[in-house]
Amino acid sequence: MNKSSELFEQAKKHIPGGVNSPVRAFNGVGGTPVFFAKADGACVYDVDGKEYIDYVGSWGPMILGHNHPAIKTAVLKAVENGLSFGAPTEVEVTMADKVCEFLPSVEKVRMVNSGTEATMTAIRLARGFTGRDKLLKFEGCYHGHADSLLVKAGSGLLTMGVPSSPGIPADVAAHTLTAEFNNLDSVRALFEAQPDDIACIIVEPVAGNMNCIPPNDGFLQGLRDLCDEFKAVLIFDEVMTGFRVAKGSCQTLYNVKPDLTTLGKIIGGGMPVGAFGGRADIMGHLAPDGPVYQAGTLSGNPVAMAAGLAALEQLEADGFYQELTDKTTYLLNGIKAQAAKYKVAMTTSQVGGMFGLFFTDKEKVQSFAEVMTCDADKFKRFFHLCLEQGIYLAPSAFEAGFVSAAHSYEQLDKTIAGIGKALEQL
Ligand SMILES: Cc1ncc(COP(=O)(O)O)c(C=O)c1O
Ligand SMILES: N[C@H](C=O)CCC(=O)O
Repeated sequence: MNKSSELFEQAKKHIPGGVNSPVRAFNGVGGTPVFFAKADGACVYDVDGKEYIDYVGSWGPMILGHNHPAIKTAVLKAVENGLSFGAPTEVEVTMADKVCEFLPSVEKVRMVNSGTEATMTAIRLARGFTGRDKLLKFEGCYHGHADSLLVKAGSGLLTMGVPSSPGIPADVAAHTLTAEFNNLDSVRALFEAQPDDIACIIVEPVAGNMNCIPPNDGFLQGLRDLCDEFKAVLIFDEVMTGFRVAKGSCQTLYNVKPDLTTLGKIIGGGMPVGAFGGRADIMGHLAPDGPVYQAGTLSGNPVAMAAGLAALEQLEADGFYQELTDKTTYLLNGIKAQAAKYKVAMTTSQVGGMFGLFFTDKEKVQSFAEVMTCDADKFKRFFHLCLEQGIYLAPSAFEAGFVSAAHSYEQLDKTIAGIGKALEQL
């Protein structure tokens, strides 16, 4: 037994499933989870001292790599002044200005502590603003674990094979309508069946919780048009894609303006942060300006804000996103060449520094139904072979992968070679 397995046994005694978030338990790939002791740059190190090149990046936040000096310095400086005040601070104001500068659709923004809080509140706000109850989401998209969003959801729910969670009252779930990602007809049909009832559409503009599926041409604009036609609020859940695919996120990359945007991950620089923002008239309905209530003891925490702000400042460097995109393309081209060499049916997807790997002979995977036709068993074997090669991928076939600015071409070459060995043994 290595130290990770020992710790997992010990963890199961007092932590449900031995983990504090389900996908970490490795149920999606079998075996026992790796426990990490430290991380630096593009690498994570387990408690037994093994080094892995990391493509999880703490599920997205680590776009600069682990332990980035600018973030570390900002956090240490903030800690000197106290951990939390529960009162307004200057750094929150700077953060709000920065978010509005990066995201042209965001006129006002409220900081929270997680992506879940951000999406949960954005939906409450959309309901309060429109006076309607129903929300429309897409099968296989994940927006955190608020009750009304755990319906046909992706990520850990797909990994566990329970796309809708027990514990949610049927009359709550009844307000959640689900459509097919990349299928505008399925959205129109729901609007036409109940034209005055749908408060909002919430969508991952690039779906990253059923592997990685970019939107087809016109899909996001089509959602914008349908929301305008039926007077519903369009929410882009950019918790994963926010500052990941471009400085201006999906909304600038695809040139579609949502009414509200939810953020998380990168905006906290590795600390627990989320945010939601958008049109000033909608945000004006939020307490204390308006009646829609939301609050948080640690919201806008000064240490978390300092970390997030330091991260966002790094993203302003000239050529940052081009370089990240180029590295990701290089990695995927290398992987595809290895798959061809070893005659493994595999396809990839990419948007900026975000990517997907699919075991399928399809050229492109565009929908939840197509994701479900991919070979999940092959992924499980592949995952463990990669782990042996010192490559840490997400322990599930339903998660996107992430490249960071800290990944060197030497590390990418090492990854390509390691993946080649894994594919050869598959
Ligand atoms: C697109 C998306 N929305 C919302 C969430 C929820 O964020 P959190 O895990 O910070 O609650 C996640 C990730 O978990 C996500 O990927
Ligand atoms: N897919 C999830 C977030 O993006 C993974 C994080 C988790 O569930 O622990």
